[in-house]
Amino acid sequence: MSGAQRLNWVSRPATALRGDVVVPGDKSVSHRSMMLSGIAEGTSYIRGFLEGEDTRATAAVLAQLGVAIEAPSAGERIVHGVGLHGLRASNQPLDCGNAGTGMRLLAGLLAGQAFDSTLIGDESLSKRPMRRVTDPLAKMGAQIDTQDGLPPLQVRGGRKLHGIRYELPVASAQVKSALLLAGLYAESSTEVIEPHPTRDYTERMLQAFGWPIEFSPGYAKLEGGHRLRATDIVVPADFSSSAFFLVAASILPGSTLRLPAVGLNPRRTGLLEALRLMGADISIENQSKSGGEAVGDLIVRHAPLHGIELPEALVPDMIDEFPALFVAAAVAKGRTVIRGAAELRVKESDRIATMAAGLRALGVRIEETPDGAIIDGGIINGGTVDSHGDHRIAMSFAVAGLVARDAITIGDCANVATSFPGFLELANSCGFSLG
Ligand SMILES: O=C(O)C1=C[C@@H](OP(=O)(O)O)[C@@H](O)[C@H](O)C1
Ligand SMILES: C=C(OP(=O)(O)O)C(=O)O
Repeated sequence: MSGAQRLNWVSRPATALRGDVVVPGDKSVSHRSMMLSGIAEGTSYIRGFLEGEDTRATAAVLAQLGVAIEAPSAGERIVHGVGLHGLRASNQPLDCGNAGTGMRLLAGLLAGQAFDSTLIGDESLSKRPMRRVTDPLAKMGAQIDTQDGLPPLQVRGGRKLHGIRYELPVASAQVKSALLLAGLYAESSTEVIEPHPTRDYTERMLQAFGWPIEFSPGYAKLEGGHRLRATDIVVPADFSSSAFFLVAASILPGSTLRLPAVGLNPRRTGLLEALRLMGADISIENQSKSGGEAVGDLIVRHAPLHGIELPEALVPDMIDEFPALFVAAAVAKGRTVIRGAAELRVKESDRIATMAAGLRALGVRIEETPDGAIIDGGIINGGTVDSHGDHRIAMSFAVAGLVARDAITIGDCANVATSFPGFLELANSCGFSLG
């Protein structure tokens, strides 16, 4: 975010959190719903679409490429798909805003088009590595020019793509999804093997749109030459947005919160397990399936937390929840050790460095390591921290403020609107003192 838009928050100590907290729609599912319905044949109805800046940017890109999208009410979209080959060139760059997911998935989708496109992003996205998608897409026959591996991406159209078998060097749903989307346009089959299973929304949604796909945890395979048929999509509440409330109620004495109908895809719920290992009291009620996805109400009650050695196998299943986990660890009794999470260094900010700097400024003992951190829990003081324009860092320090000795001032919070519009109001409605 530019200086002109700098927005600071102050989070003050609170007494207890109570009530129902309805968090907005899942970001990953919302991005994919827009892309797939845009290139499907017929009209798709999306409910629960995240009205965040990231997902709206993706919708705007599809509109720029010729997809008619109606927005009858908040969270509702009617998408008139143009078919696999119906997108048309835009003479303007396509702005993905802050969204790594938007840019990387669109790179795959646009590699298969007959026309050229330019993908751009904001200051933070412009620093994020893109070779992880452009290298394997080049192996499929795509041509995407970068600035030394960074955005903008110049995607050259009119290339004949062919399928590849690709073993991902790092677990990444974004890379996997980019290859699968390019694979829709490729001759022969595209096969992706992951070092650890990641979220499988692209695979599930392709199947819902009628595209034949074989997939199991850590594996996906499809071939080109089929059609996507419009369908209706219900987007569940975002587990990653729920995470802030799970940690908040766990650490603040007297708290009980209910988070209704949260998406519980097992590739997203690593934090649940991590918090439970730390002693958290979180239960699930009203489990059901919605649009093929597991959903349930999360009930979280305050419980004393203790430090843990985080099992490395949980890392990909909670990759966006680390800023919140760092706060839980800072309050927990004893030491928490996090390893195998080097990916945190290439998110909207370097999340290991940003959290370590912030927690240190609040008097927490934390040691950074190349792929994680060692955190000794105890008291959090008041003070001033910088979110570096990273939404998840800003919300995590808002949670820390609940239990700090004094107010925490958090710099640069406007980016919260990328993933969680209305966070401040929702937080205050259940007992935060945030302004
Ligand atoms: O596919 C997705 O929707 C996402 C995948 C993850 O990124 P990586 O694929 O880079 O791990 C995650 O951090 C991001 O918030 C959303
Ligand atoms: C990493 C994130 O998103 P993206 O990669 O889409 O910017 C996130 O939301 O935490």
